[in-house]
Amino acid sequence: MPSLWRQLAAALAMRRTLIRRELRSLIAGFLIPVIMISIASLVSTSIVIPSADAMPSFSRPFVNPSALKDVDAVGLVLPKATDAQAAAVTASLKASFAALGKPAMPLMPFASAADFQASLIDFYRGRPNASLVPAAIVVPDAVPTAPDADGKQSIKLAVLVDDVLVTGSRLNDIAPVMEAVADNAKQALLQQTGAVSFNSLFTVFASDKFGYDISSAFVPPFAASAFAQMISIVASAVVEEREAGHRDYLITMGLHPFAYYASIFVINIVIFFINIGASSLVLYLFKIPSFINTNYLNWFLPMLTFSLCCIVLSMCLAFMFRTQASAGAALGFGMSIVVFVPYFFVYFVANDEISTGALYGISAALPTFGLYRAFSEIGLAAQNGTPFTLASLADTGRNPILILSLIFVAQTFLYAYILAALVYRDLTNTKSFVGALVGVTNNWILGRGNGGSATNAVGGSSSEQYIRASTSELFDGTAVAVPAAAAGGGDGSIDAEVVREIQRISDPATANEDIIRMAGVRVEFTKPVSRDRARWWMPGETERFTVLDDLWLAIRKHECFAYLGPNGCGKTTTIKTLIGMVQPIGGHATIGPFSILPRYNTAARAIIGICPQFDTLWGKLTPREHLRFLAAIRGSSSGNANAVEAEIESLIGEVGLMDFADASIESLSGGNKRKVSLASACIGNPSVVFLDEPTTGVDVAIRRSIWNVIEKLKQRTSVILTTHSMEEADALSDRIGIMVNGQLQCVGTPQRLKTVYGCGYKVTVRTRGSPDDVRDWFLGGMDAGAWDVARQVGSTIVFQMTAAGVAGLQAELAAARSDKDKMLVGFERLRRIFAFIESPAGQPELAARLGIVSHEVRETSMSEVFVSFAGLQKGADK
Ligand SMILES: Nc1ncnc2c1ncn2[C@@H]1O[C@H](COP(=O)(O)OP(=O)(O)OP(=O)(O)O)[C@@H](O)[C@H]1O
Repeated sequence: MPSLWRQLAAALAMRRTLIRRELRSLIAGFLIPVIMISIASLVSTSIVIPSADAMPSFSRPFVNPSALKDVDAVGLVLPKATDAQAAAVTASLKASFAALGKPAMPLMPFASAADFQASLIDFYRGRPNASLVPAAIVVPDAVPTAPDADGKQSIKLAVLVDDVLVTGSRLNDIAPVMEAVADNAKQALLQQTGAVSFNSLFTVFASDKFGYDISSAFVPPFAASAFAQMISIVASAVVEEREAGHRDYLITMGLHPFAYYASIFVINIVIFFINIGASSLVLYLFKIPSFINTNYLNWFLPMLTFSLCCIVLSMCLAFMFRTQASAGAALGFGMSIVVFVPYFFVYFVANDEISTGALYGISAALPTFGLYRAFSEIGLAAQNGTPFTLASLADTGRNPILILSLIFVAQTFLYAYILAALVYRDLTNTKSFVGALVGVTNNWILGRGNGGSATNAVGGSSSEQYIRASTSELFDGTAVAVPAAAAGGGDGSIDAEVVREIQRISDPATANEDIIRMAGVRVEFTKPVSRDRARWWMPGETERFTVLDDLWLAIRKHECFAYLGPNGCGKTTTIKTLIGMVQPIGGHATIGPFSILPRYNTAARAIIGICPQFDTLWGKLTPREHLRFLAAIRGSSSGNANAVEAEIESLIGEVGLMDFADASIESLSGGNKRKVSLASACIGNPSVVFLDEPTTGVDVAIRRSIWNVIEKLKQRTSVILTTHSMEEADALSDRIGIMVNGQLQCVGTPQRLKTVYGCGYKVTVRTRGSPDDVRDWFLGGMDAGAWDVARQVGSTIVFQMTAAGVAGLQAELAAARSDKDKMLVGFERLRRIFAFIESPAGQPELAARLGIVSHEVRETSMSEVFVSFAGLQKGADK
C-alpha cells in the first residue's frame, strides 16, 4: 500500500475532481452562509439613515445621560415657522429652561430636519464646531398662515425627545420638563399666530437612527449562524458518503481511515477559506463599520479556528445519523437553535453583558456561541469607538478574540480525539465509546496497540511491522476446537467433504494451500423482537441472532469458489467479515499471511479486491478516473506510473469498457456499471477477489462477458463468487459451498454436489410411435421400481428416478470410498441408461414399434441440489 500521504493526495485529487464536476450543487450549499451574511448586512445598512453611509465610526457621548441635568443644548426644528414665530418659540423655550435653572441653555434653530441631522452627525463625528446634544426638538406642523372660516387656527405641535433621555426611571424626570417645553412653545405660537387650539404630542425619537451602527448587534448572530450552518452542510455530506457506502468501500479497498477523514478535512478547509473570503467581501462591500474599522486578523482568527473545529465537529456529528436527509434536517434546525437561543438570552436577558468567565465557559461548550460572541465583541468595540487593532489581540483583558480562537483550536483537538474514537468504534465494532477512547489512546496515540489491530494503520506503523506482528498471531489450526460432529472422521451428520475441510483447516501444515481460512467464525446481530414476543413496556427491545454459526471455510489459492445459499443465510456477512466490516464474536481467520480474526490486520486489504453486491461508484467520475483513483490508493507493485496506466487500460479492455472509459459513470447502463465494479475489484493485482453477485440485474450478453472476465481472472487470482444463479456457479466455479443457517452444509466440485446430492437422472424420450408402448418398455426394462413417469406431453415422455431409485443410487455412492469412485458410480449409471435406451437399435422389430425419434439423459441440475438445501434455511420461504 502507498504511504499515508500518497493516499491522502490521491483522495484529495479525487475530491477535487468531484467538486469540479458537482460545482453547481456545491455552490448552492455553500452560498447559504454568504446569503445569510448578505441579508444581515443589507438589513443593517438599510436601517441606518443614508447620510450615515459615509460616517466613520463614532461613539455616543451620552450613553448614560442624567436626564436633563446633562442636557446643555437643544436643537429646534421649525420648518414651516416664520422667522418671527421661530424667534418667539426660541424665546419661550429659553424662558422655560431658565425656569429649570439652565439659563445659559443654547438653542439652535434649524430650517429643516435635514439641517438638524447634518449637525447632529457632525456632533457624533466629534467635529469641534458641533456642540449640539439633542434633547428636544419642537416641530410645529402645518402652521396656518391665516385663521380658518371660524377665525380659529389649529396647530399640531410635535415635541420630539431623544430616546436616550427617556429610558427607565428617567422618564418621570423628563415628562414635566418636556411638557413645559411644549407649553412654552404653544404660548409663543399663540402669540404669533393667534391660533386658538393646539394638538400637541410627544414623540420619542431614537438618536440611534442618526448613525447608530445596528449592524454590530445584527450581523454577529447571523454571521455565526451562517458559519454554524456549515456544520450541517459538512455533516450531511459525510453522512451521504457513508450512506452510499463510499467510506466503507474505500477503507476496505485499502484507503487509510486517517487519509479518508483527513481528505474531508482538507477539502472543507479550502471551502471554508472560500467562504470566509466571500463573507468578508460581503461585509466589506456593505461597509459594515465593525468590519472595515477593525483589524482584519480579529475577524479572520475566529473564523479560521472556528472552521477547523466546525469541520471536525461535523464529522463527529455525522455518526449520529444514518441518512443524509435526517442529518440535514436535524442539524440545520438544531444549529439555528444552538446559535440563536444563547444569542437571545445574552442580548435580551443579560442585556448583552456577560462575564469573561461565562463567555469562555459557554464558548468551550458551544463553539457556535463562541463565534457569535467573537463577532459581537468586535462589533461592540467598534461601536464604542475603540475598534480592535492588531496590537489589541495581545490585550486579552479587553479583547477576547485570541482566547476564543485558542478555545476553538483546543476544541478541534478534542473533537479530533472523539472522532478518532468514533471511527475506531465503527471499524472495530468496539462496544462502548469509553472502550473506543481507550483503544484510540493505546493504539493510535501511545502506539501500544497490538500489531494485528484493525486500526493500527492509523498509528503510522509500517506495513512490515504489521505483518511480522500479525503473522505470529496466525492461528495454528489447533487454536479453535473442531466441532464434535467433525471430530475423527465425522459422525455422519455433516457432509463428508465439509468434515475433511474442517480437518484440513485445523492442520497447520496445509496452511499454504489456502488463501483464506476461517475457523469457528461466529457472527451475531441484533434485531427487533418479533411482535408476538414484544413486551409493550419495553419499546425498541432487541434480541441477538446468529448469522454465522461456527463457520469453517477455506478458499484455495487460484480457485473460483462459488459461495451459495438462500437469501439471508449469511453470504454477504461472510464477505464483510473477511473485509473487516463485520466483527465476529468468535473464531479465527486469515487471508494470505495476515491474521484477520480475532483482530483485523489491515495489511490484508492490500491483497483483496471487492466487487460489492451494490455498485459503490462515483457517478461523476469516468471509469478510467475511477480505476486511476483506486490504483492510486492501492498503489502499484512496481510504483511505476506507466505500469499503472497499462494495468488500467488492460482492465478496461478486459471488461469491455473501451467505448465508455471516458463517459461519466452515471451515464452508463447498469450492466456497464457492474463491469466498472468488477474492474475496480481487480485493480492492484489482488490475491483474492470477492465478487458479491456480480451479474445481478444484467442482461444475458453482459452476463456472458462478465463470465469471460471471471474465467480469465481465476487464472491469476482466487475468486469468491456469491450468486443466486446456479448456472453461473456451475459454469464458473472449481468448487461450490452451500451455506444454510450460518453453516456450510456441503462443499465440493459442482460434479460432486450433483452426484452426491442430486436426485438421480431424468430421461426424455420423443417417439413417433405409441407413447404407451415406450412407457411400458422403459419402466419394464430399467431397474424395477427405480423409475417413474414425471410427465407426458403428446409424444414426449419424461422419466425420472423414484425415491427408491434415488436411495439405491445414494447407497451405491455412499459405498464408494472417494469422490473419484463416486464419479465412476455416476458414469456407470449413465452408461447403463444410455445402453438401455439405445438397445432397440439392434432389434429392428422393437425399434420400429417404439419409433424413438430422440432421447436425452440429464443429470440433476445444481438448482435442484440447491433447492434441496435451501429449504433447510430457518425462516426461508418454502
Ligand atoms: N448489520 C446488520 N444488522 C442486523 N442484521 C443484519 C445485518 N446485516 C445483515 N443482517 C442480517 O443477517 C442475515 C444474513 O444477511 P446476509 O446479507 O449476510 O445474507 P445473504 O446470504 O448475503 O443474503 P442475500 O442473498 O439476500 O444477499 C440476514 O437476516 C440479514 O437481515
